[in-house]
Amino acid sequence: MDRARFFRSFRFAATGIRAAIRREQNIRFHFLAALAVIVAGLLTGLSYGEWLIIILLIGGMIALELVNTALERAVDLASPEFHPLAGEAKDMAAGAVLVFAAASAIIGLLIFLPKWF
Ligand SMILES: Nc1ncnc2c1ncn2[C@@H]1O[C@H](COP(=O)(O)OP(=O)(O)OP(=O)(O)O)[C@@H](O)[C@H]1O
Repeated sequence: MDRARFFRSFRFAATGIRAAIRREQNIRFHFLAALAVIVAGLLTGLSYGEWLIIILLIGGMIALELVNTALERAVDLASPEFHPLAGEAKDMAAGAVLVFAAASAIIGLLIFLPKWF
């Protein structure tokens, strides 16, 4: 693979992440929540396996929120007018974020609560 092309795609990805952080409050919230979880993990003391799970959940959550934001943008571009399918597409993407967030919260509680109480 062309090396310049490979690094250019990294730059595009970084630009996308920066744009999302600048424009989307939800993404900023996820980064702040991730920071809070990492600090809590450091103060609590997690095992190697627990850190792997936490990193996977944080990465998955932020990645999913980025995909949701991208889908919102694409829907707005394709269907600026009201359309039931456009609404469903956005609602389903938001549902995917909610499912992963709920699962992450439950796993987080299962990891942290036994260490605190
Ligand atoms: N083009 C559309 N056609 C039909 N329904 C829509 C459309 N755009 C948005 N909606 C409905 O409004 C909801 C909120 O849309 P959207 O997430 O774009 O707005 P928002 O709350 O301002 O989001 P954000 O603040 O993240 O930009 C969607 O989940 C969907 O139900």
